[in-house]
Amino acid sequence: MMTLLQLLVLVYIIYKVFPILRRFFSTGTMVSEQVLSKTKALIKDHKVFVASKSYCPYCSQTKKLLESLNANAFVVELDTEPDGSDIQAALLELTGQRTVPNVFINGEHVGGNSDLQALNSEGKLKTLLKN
Ligand SMILES: N[C@@H](CCC(=O)N[C@@H](CS)C(=O)NCC(=O)O)C(=O)O
Repeated sequence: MMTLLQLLVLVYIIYKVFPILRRFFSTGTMVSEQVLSKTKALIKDHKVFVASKSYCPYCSQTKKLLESLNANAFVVELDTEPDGSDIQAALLELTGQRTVPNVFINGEHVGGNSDLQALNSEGKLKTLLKN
C-alpha cells in the first residue's frame, strides 16, 4: 500500500513533469499585481462595469438591456484593449468566470448575460441599479 509520503512524492513529480498541469492549477500567479489592481479599480470605481467583447452577441444583449434601463454602464471591450486578455485573466482569478460579458453592479459580481437577464426577469435588476 502507498504511504502518504509516497503519494506526496508522486504528486510532486507529476507537478514538476507536466508544466501544463502546473499552469492549469496556478492561474493565481499568472496575473500581475498591476493588472489585478487595475481590474479591481474598474469594478470599484463604476456603478455598473461590463467586461465585453465587441463581436460577442451575449455582450450586445447585456449592453442593450442596460441601455434600456439607462444604467450608464462603463464598458471595456476586451478585444480592442491592448491589455484586454490580461484583464480577462484577472477577472477569471477574481470571479472564476472566464466568459464575457462579465457584469458587476455596485462592486458586486453579477455574472454573465444569462444572470443579468434572469435578474431582470425576476424584477430585481431595476432595484439593484437604484441602490
Ligand atoms: N452563458 C454565457 C455565455 C457567454 C459566452 O459564451 N461568451 C463568449 C463570447 S460570445 C466567450 O466569453 N467566449 C470566450 C472568450 O471570448 O474568451 C452568458 O450568458 O454570458
